[in-house]
Amino acid sequence: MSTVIPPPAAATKDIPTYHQVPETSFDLDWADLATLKLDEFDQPGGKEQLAKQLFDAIQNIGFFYITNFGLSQEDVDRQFSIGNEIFKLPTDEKLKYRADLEQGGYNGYKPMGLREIVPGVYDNTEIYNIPKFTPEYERAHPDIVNNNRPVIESFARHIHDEIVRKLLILLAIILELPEDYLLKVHRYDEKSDCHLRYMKYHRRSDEENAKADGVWSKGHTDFGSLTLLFRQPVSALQVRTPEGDWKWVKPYPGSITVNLADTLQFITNGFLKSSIHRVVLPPPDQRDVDRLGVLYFVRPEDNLELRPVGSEVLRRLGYDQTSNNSALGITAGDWVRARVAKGVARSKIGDQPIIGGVVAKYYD
Ligand SMILES: O=C(O)CCC(=O)C(=O)O
Ligand SMILES: [Fe+2]
Repeated sequence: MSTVIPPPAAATKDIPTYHQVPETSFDLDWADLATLKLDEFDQPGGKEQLAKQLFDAIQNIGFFYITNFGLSQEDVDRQFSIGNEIFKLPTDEKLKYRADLEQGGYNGYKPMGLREIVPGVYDNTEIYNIPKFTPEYERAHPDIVNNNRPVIESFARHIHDEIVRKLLILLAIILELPEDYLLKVHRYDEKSDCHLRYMKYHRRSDEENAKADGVWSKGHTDFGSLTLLFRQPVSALQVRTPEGDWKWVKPYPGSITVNLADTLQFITNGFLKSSIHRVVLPPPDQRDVDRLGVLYFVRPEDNLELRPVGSEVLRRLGYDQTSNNSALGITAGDWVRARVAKGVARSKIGDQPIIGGVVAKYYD
């Protein structure tokens, strides 16, 4: 399906152009991640080649980059400007759209400071989540969102129709399942908590950074199927290697960072790994800026039971035993909502019971 991007003049109403901050000049301990050029997908043999590349890439860390995904930097920056404007609104105005987090609802506004990171230090993150553009998810939004709805909707639909579709096909090929196997449980018109997210991490004082040991968001896995993180020039995201080391994720121009999340791990008995990541204090030359992000969270349809798929690959590679943290009998919708509700005020590390005795782990 093709996406119509409105012409720039009509696209972003009354919003200043967004300029990305320069990258850090520090040579950090960067993670070595594979890059998939998504435009190869439609070339002869392209998707098989990409699936092979992805198979190798996800053996250790469920993180990789994609490029050539059909959105220009201008399209992406327009979303950064919309996010920027939303967070500039007065708190009272933003709170009119507060998400029902305590009940596991994540659409709308999450104010900063709900979650205690270490005793006395609270999170510095504001979030505005926009659900799928289907009638059942219609909800009130600030004018900045309403006035720019066409450009937000076409951006979100391009992600779903062109980017997520290809990634789900590649994963089905890896699992030697019919190519549309995962697409059938990720239909746009069905209920699921997929959302486009604007996110802002506010800079912290030295004192707070010292107290929280530089951790802004504890090591965690994401809840759904895939997370797409548009290029975020302020370095702060780290991934955890199987050896337990933290490596920085470099913001390559024109890339999206993608990570696999919980539900894929459940339905593959742990073969596809829900990757552990955290957000920390940026390097010294980027510490004085607030860190703005644009992300897309992909979640399976609410009523998908998280039962492992019957895949020859899992049998061959020894992932055919139900793992001891299996989510049999739990649906994707229940899992996601329970994780949101349990995550609102969490501050502990280690195993956290989520639902039906199944745990999620948090790391320092
Ligand atoms: O801001 C980032 O780089 C990552 C955010 C994240 O991990 C999340 O929101 O789940
Ligand atoms: Fe995350």
